[in-house]
Amino acid sequence: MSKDLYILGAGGHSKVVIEIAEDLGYKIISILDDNPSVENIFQYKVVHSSDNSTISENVFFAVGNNINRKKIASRFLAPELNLIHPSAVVSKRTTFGYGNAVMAGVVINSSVKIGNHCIINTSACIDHDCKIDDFVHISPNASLAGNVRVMEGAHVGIGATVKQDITIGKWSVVGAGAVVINDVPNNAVVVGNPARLLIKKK
Ligand SMILES: CC(=O)SCCNC(=O)CCNC(=O)[C@H](O)C(C)(C)COP(=O)(O)OP(=O)(O)OC[C@H]1O[C@@H](n2cnc3c(N)ncnc32)[C@H](O)[C@@H]1OP(=O)(O)O
Repeated sequence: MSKDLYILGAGGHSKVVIEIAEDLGYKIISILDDNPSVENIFQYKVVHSSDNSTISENVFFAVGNNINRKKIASRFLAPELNLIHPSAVVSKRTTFGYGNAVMAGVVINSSVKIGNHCIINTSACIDHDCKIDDFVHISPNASLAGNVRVMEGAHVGIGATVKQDITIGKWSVVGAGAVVINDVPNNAVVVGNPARLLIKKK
């Protein structure tokens, strides 16, 4: 029996999330987004209302930006639901909170802990004992070695590599293709190989 689901967010990330939900047998009722310029995604109508009263609690936050995803999570109730693509290889000893999207081809090895509302994007690789806090985005083809900590709201860019035992600070960004061999402080942007500080936000 299919289960009803609303998708909150009508951008590119939402398209990928919708397809995972379809593959998992969910029945998508509608897409919710305040942006009036998007009327449909695929065959689904976009409802331009942020009124929580019209939707059930079966809503998944498909918003790519970590800060915006956190803002939305403070306004809507979310079910204890994770959307994990059937092709992802996830260790039986991985633990998840809720609201996480795990895309095609992801590998998550033993004893990883993943919080809430994270995006583990296409073909990312998260090795043993990593800890991924809430609202994190691990981009496509990024690789985390063992025992990496990624703190709240951080974004690991596409194709980045993070050495074992490293901590990526809160709301920091690891640039596309970076190779991180030292801890990254909170609110920083690092780029390059080896990764160097580009910006330190206050
Ligand atoms: C399915 C999906 O699409 S998921 C999304 C995947 N996307 C990503 O992973 C993107 C990650 N973002 C990046 O890599 C960005 O370039 C950032 C966040 C690191 C920097 O962005 P901005 O702050 O806008 O920096 P900006 O583009 O102005 O560049 C500033 C400088 O850093 C350099 N730079 C920017 N990004 C990188 C990078 N990834 N690697 C090396 N150098 C970089 C630029 O060349 C520039 O150098 P210069 O001052 O010598 O000219």
